Amino acid sequence: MPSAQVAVIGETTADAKSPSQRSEKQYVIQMRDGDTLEVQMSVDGAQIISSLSPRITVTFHKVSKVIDVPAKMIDPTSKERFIQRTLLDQVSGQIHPGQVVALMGPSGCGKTTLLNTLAGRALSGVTGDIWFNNQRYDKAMKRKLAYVLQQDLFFEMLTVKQQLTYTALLRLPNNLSKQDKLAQVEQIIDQLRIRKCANTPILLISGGEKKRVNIGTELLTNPSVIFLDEPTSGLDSTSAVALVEVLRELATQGKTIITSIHQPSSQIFQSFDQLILLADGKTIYMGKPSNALAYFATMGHHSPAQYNPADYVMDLVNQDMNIREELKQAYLQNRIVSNGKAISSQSQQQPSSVAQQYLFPEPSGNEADLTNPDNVNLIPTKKEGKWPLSFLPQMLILCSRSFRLTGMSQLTLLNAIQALGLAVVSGLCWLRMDFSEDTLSDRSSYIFFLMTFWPLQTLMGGLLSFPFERAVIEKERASGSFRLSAYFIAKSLAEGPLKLILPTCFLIISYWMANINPNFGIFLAILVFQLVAILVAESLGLLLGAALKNLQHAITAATVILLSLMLVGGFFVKHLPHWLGVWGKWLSFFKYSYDACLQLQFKGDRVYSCVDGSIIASCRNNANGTFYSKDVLQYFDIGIDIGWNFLVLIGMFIVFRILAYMALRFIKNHTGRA
Ligand SMILES: Nc1ncnc2c1ncn2[C@@H]1O[C@H](COP(=O)(O)OP(=O)(O)OP(=O)(O)O)[C@@H](O)[C@H]1O
Repeated sequence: MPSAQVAVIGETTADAKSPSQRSEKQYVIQMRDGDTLEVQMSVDGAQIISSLSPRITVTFHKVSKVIDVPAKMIDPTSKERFIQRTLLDQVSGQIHPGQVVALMGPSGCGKTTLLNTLAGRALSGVTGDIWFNNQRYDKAMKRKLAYVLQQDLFFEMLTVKQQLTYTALLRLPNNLSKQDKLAQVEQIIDQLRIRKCANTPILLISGGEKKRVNIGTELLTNPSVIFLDEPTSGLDSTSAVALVEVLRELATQGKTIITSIHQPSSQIFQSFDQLILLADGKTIYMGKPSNALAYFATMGHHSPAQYNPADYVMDLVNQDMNIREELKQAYLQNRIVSNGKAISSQSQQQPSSVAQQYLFPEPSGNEADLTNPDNVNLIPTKKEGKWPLSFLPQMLILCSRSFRLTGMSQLTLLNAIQALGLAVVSGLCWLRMDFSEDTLSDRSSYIFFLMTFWPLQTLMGGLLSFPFERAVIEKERASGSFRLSAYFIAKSLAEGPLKLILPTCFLIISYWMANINPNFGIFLAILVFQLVAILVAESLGLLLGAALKNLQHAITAATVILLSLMLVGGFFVKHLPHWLGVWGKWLSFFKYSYDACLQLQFKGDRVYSCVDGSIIASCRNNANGTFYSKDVLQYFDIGIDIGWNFLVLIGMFIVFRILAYMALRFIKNHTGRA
């Protein structure tokens, strides 16, 4: 498919050098196959978008990272608790706007750690200096930096366009109109050449397209610096070349691009402006990719002719430890430090050896090394605020996304068949029970079934919700998209009603088929209890899912807790041992909904007929007698009345939700990796 045409109206910013020149920008109308798009960027919008991306030079000086690793992970026989491990050792460098820089090295050499550190993520144990222009990293710069993770994490049921639209609505600033945000989505779709799959669910698109959507999601905010962690992994060579071309295009717009990469083709390798080669957390080469072979040749390591230089470099560093040590030592001896002026290959100290001429100088750590090409303050003022949007709009957008996602996952044909099929089957099992003594236990078992089946089902749904969603949310939060509280409230508000639709349909069918209590008010009250029990169970599921990050642990904990709560809930065992019954049954949310619904079912003066007196004492020797439904409650061991049951359930719902939120907020990724 031909890529979109671009019609330029007025001046563009592609070659603008300063903010004042940039603000003269008119606007660019994207055109597709000869038609103008429906959504066009306004002049004001284009200016706002352009102002989001000042040119930034990234300078890092003697950056190290040391972590405490549990000693047993390294040596099972160790008596120590922790062993210190150096992941980065005094790495320095400077990357300018317009450059695409490759980070290479063997697996585990520290590429991701360096990217994370430069991007301001997982900073514990980090020492050294990092500057963006002439300012040190500050959380408030987050929105100027984009990080494209190695994994493509999305809500995969959304289409490409929906994914980009939600991100644009959430992350672009408040002063940009909705129309301009949508226009920005259109521009990114064209820029990354994903128009063809724009309306396809992400689930169905190819790996290369997914990677471009991943990059596009980060580009929406027009960031100044883009970090990419192995963007070409899993791509075929054509897609990899196309992707690197996109990076090059972005660099020509003045962005600073730093990407880790595993085994680039020769063409890709040569296209980088700078290569930083790491081994065991140390730099072993920093210079032009085209000079790398010449540099290693000065140490006697000659590449065979016709060999991909990237492959040779990787083979060299992957060889035995001794060669790696030799290369580390050689770099320490050869490295040159900037003479305090802006660093470029021309401004280095005079190389004193042949090897040195191939290296870029390291920054000296002096302020004189630092630049600020657009003379901008990268830390937003208080007025600009910490978040792109205030709480309410964040919540409404997240609500709409949750509603869409839950609708797609819950209201499926399969779920509808399951709910309606089971409603009919249970209606048939308890079909048209008459009001007599011998249906009493069937009536209570219907209520128990009602109060366990749906809560169990939703609890498991809640449990699985965070393990899958958390990674996406953590990624979005790491780029400062929204408050966790806005997400959590939105999720609760949007998902609740949708999750209650099928249980409501189930009750409508089975309740009347079973002939539970013909009073419509009672039906509504039982429905309310069923729905509240479902919400309590879902909250418990969310809590377990948020607190226990290992899914297997969470499922095991849920099974044990649920079965225990069911056993002490009053249906299976009426006479619990005193020590267990005293507190155990009061913890069971099954008990509250079951007790309340039993009371509702037998409420009033409905006349029941006696059978053999095995349950109701007044029926003994009075087979033709009758009794009132309220007499039945003496037989069941009812704890507290309906109102209190309701309040306890609401209390449990609130407590579980708050705990789930706290678990999500405070239980961090225990691997310690960003
Ligand atoms: N939290 C952590 N605990 C223990 N070890 C860690 C932790 N984070 C990173 N490491 C170790 O630090 C080293 C560098 O990891 P990093 O992910 O940066 O390597 P990498 O070069 O990106 O590797 P790859 O190319 O395989 O992705 C690895 O040996 C890794 O096992």
